[in-house]
Amino acid sequence: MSAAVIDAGVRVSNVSKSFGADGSRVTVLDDVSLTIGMGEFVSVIGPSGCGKSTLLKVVAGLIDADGGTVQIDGSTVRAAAADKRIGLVPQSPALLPWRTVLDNVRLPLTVNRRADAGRAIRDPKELLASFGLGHAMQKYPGQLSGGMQQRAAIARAFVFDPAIMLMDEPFSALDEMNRDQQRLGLLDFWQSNRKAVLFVTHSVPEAIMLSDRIVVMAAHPGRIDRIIDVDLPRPRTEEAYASDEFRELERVVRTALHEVMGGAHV
Ligand SMILES: Nc1ncnc2c1ncn2[C@@H]1O[C@H](COP(=O)(O)OP(=O)(O)OP(=O)(O)O)[C@@H](O)[C@H]1O
Repeated sequence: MSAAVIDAGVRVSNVSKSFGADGSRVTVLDDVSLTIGMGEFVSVIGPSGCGKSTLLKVVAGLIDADGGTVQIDGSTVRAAAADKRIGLVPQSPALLPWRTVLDNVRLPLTVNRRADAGRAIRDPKELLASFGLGHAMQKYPGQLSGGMQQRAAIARAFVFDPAIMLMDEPFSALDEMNRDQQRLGLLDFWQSNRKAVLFVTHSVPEAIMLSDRIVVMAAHPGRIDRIIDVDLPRPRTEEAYASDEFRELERVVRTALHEVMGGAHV
């Protein structure tokens, strides 16, 4: 087996990060190590302020760790980012209101003209169709519902066909029904476009439905408390919610959260 295959995916090794001036420094990530295999979906859950977004930003290369390393497919985050191998979906869709939905999804190709030379890119129209937005391509973001806007933002993140997709609570602004619909849409797309995914969420059912593994973080300092395997069969559909295995996993994850939050109700 070649080294490239062994190193495929994301490898976070002993990452630490603190914020604040000397004397009032807060350790937000304390010796965090995690791997995400190629095509593996990993969710991160934990109390507010435990460092979930900070971990995602370190993996995205948006902030530097104080210690430790992150490797993407065996290379540095900087190299992977320059090669557009990292896709990022933020909490809010951040679409440009004066551009059509199609032009928003095309935007990464326009602003990174050099990056698409010699590498696979996805057809923005096909991506939008896969996310059920084929009819909305010529509309402006303001004419779309919140869920549709977020789907457009997800489609945009797939334009460079990245090896790794980072998502920071992409559905948190949506109401529960809409949220469930978007989550099932993402699941459907991902099941036929397997990427390594790091997905931050506060929702236990969402984490279970989507993930192969759930990383439970604890706060003060932010660290990985435990990792829970989700061995529900794939492909999953909404029927999985009703299974005994799903309910048992819900109990396991809620118990873990209850413990890391020192007994608080979750
Ligand atoms: N740039 C920064 N400067 C100073 N402190 C920061 C910075 N970014 C994050 N923090 C602090 O680091 C801690 C972890 O923040 P982070 O956003 O990673 O947590 P989180 O687990 O994603 O929280 P939430 O679930 O509420 O979104 C918080 O106490 C936050 O105030």
